[in-house]
This record gives sequence, structure tokens and C-alpha cells, in this order.
Amino acid sequence: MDNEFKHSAEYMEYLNALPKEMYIKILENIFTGILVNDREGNTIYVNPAVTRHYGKRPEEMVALRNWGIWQGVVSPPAYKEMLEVRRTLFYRQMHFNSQEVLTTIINPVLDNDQELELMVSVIQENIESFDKVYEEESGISGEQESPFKNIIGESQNYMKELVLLRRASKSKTPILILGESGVGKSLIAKFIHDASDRKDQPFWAINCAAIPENLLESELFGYVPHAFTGAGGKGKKGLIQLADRGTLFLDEIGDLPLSLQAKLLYVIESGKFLPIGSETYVEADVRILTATNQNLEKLIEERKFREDLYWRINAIMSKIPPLRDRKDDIIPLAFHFLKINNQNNTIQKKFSSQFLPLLLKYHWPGNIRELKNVIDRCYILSPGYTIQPDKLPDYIFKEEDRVSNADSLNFDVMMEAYERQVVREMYRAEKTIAGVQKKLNMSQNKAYRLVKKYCADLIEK
Ligand SMILES: Nc1ncnc2c1ncn2[C@@H]1O[C@H](COP(=O)(O)OP(=O)(O)OP(=O)(O)O)[C@@H](O)[C@H]1O
Repeated sequence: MDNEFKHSAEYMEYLNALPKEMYIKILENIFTGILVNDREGNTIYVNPAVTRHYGKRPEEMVALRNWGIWQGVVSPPAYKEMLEVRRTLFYRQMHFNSQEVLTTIINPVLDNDQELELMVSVIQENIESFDKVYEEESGISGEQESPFKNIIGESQNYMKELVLLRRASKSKTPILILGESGVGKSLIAKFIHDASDRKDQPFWAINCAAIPENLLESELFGYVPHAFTGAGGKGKKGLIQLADRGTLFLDEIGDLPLSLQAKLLYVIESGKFLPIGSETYVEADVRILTATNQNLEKLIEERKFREDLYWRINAIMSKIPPLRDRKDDIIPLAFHFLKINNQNNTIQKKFSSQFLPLLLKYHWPGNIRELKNVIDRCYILSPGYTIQPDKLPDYIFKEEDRVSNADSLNFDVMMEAYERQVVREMYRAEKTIAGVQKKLNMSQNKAYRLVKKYCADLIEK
């Protein structure tokens, strides 16, 4: 089997223009062993990877130049058969030096007379441990320690932030994570912790908007016994102390009351804090991460947020893009949430082919949280093994979304979406199949079929 493939003229021109050093760099850096023989069987090129198996450096092997020398080094040799058959050969060869039995694929390169010009051999590694395995599906890395393991994302702008944050995770510098609600700021905070040297130490998170001011203070700073009425005789450690040597993530930092902002600033600057009712400072080595979807600069102008604290927490800032600006992530995320549902329910549902394109048409104002909710909902509402578009909430089909993106949407999918919208609206208004039949002026059979298809969730209610 010689290679019939011919490049286009443009591509050949491009290849010819690439510097020779580039080709050498490529060959020398391929993990798989490559060994090239001429028509006489002389070895004319060996890449460094071959050394693993032959135990000889490339320059030694090329210097030998005589095919016969390989007899007894690798068995069985392939040269003779290649001369005869001049097609791709698949060999299992014993490498006596490394004591490995490896698959070698030997490909002939034929000249214009169809005579053997070169033999290009690729020595396949017996790979036993994989970084990622399709069968295990999931996108979960074999390396369970990887901070990326629960993070789904393919798009360039998102990956860029992750790479920046992984680099920033190594220091103790505070990081401010910005982004709309549901973009995954909390997940990113955990990612930073997991990527840092503090990963084996505690990670604590608190939502500053969800807790009243006095409670928030005791949650963060703790209190000594009998610090205030009802404090009890035991006292309580605050999150700053619990997170000592680890990470504290303050979500919705824009809602942190001004009095606590001053205390937090002091912790960041001095590494010390005063528990409520205590006269002694406690030291804490905490990495502070914060997040918000508010405009902190505006809050500063309104005197609701301290400017000095802003500059402290903002030493490194990361803006997580909304889902509508990273459409490449929608499908991988949808599969991720499907997989989680399948695991939780120990059945294997799948998406219908019309389902996924519709997800790409919507602008996802609630970001990944909204996508997750939609997939969870469709999963639950789908009675069979296939998740159909009719289980999507109505707003996904809103006219402006569909029409504004119509250029890239498949016509059948658009028509079905429209049909669905009309039938659902009518069924909601009429509440019976007969009503839909009459109002849309269609046969009873058709009305029955369409209502069953598109309104199953409405009928169930
Ligand atoms: N890249 C991702 N891969 C997988 N799941 C994600 C990803 N990003 C976010 N999620 C999931 O989306 C949901 C919302 O994420 P998260 O709570 O981190 O958002 P948030 O920006 O902190 O939201 P809020 O501003 O409302 O607090 C969570 O279930 C989270 O696990």
C-alpha cells in the first residue's frame, strides 16, 4: 500500500517554504520511534525515541549502515519481505536490548519506477497508562490530581483565563474573579486552590450576600467564649482561622459590609485578625480569593466599597467570559451534564440530533448554571432514552434568538422549533387536543400526534 495522497500545489509550496530546521525539530520531537532505511537496507535516519528500544544512540545506528547488522538485534527483521511485497507491513518485533515486544509499522516509499526508495518504520510504544480514555468518557483526566478534572471548557478565551489562573495560583497574591452570575466563578476559585501548593490544606468558601452582617462577622472572624450575649462558653473559630495555610473564598465580595471590609483589609495586610471579644490578635496564613458580578468601581464611587481593599483584592484579576461568548463550550458542557445525570440515574440517555443545535442558538443569560438546569430538566422530562427538543423550555425557542441566528441553523430544525412553539402555545390556551385541532384547523390525528410530541410535559401537569 503506497501512499497515493497528493498535496495541493499551494500546500506543497507552503511545505517547501518551511525551513529545514523545522522538519528536523518535528522528527526529533516525535515520541514514537522513527527509523528510515534506504533501498539497500542501510539505516539513514533514526530519531531519539528509538534509543529507548535499541539502546543505541541515533548516530551509532546510522553509522552502522548495514541492514544485516540488525539481525539478532530486532526479530523478525522486515527488510526482505518489504523488498518483495512493497506494501505497509505490520510486525510484532522482539527488541533484544529493551526486552520488549513492540508493534512496528513499516511503510514503503516508492520511486517513479515503483521501486522501493525508502522504508519508513514507526515503532509503537506499548502504552499502558493513558492521560485520557474515550471509553471512560467524561473528560475526566486519568490523573485524578489534575485541577482541570472537573472543569469543562474548550474555548480559547476561557482556556486563556484558566492558564493564567493556574500560573497565578502558585503565589499567595489575592485574586479577584469577575463575571456574570453562573459563569462558574466558585468553580474557578476551587480550581485555583487545587492548582496551588495549598491544595492539601483547607478550602473554605462563604457567600457574603447570603448572611446577615453580625453573623457574617462571627463566621469570618470567630469569637472567644462569652464574647456577646448568646455566644456560649466555648467560643468559635472563624473561617479565616479554619482556612489557615489554605484558601478562603469570599463570594459576592461587593456585599461585604463596610465594617467588615476594614477588618478584612487588615487580615490581608498583616496576616492577623482579632476574633470578636478577643484582645489578642491571631495569626493566619490565608490566601484570599474573591468574586463578584457587581461593578466594584461603581460601588467605590457610591462609597459602598473601600478603594484600598479593592486594590488589595484586585492584585490579580480574572474576568470569566459569559457562555454566549464561548459557544465552543456549550456542547461539551451539555454532554458533561448529561453524563452526570446518566451516572446518577444509572441509565444511558442520549441527545437527539436536533437537540444540540438548538442549544447553540440561545444566548444563555444565566450562563452555565442555566445550561445545567435546562439539561437536568430535559433529562427528567424525557421518558425514553432520547432527549428531544420538545422538552426544552419555551424561551429557548424565542423568535428573536432563532431568527437572528437563522443563517447557521438547519432549516428542518428551525421549522420543527416553530411548529413546536405554535402547538405548545395553542395547547396552553386551549388545554385540549380537540381545541388545538379546531384552532389550527388540522385533522384529529395530526393534532393528537403533535400535542403528544410537543406538549408531553404540559399534559402531565
Ligand atoms: N467549566 C465548567 N465545567 C463544568 N461545570 C461548570 C463549569 N463552570 C461552571 N460550572 C457549573 O455551573 C454551575 C454554576 O457555577 P458557579 O456556581 O461556580 O457560578 P458562579 O459564577 O459562582 O455563580 P454566582 O455568581 O451566581 O455565584 C455550577 O453547577 C458549576 O459546577
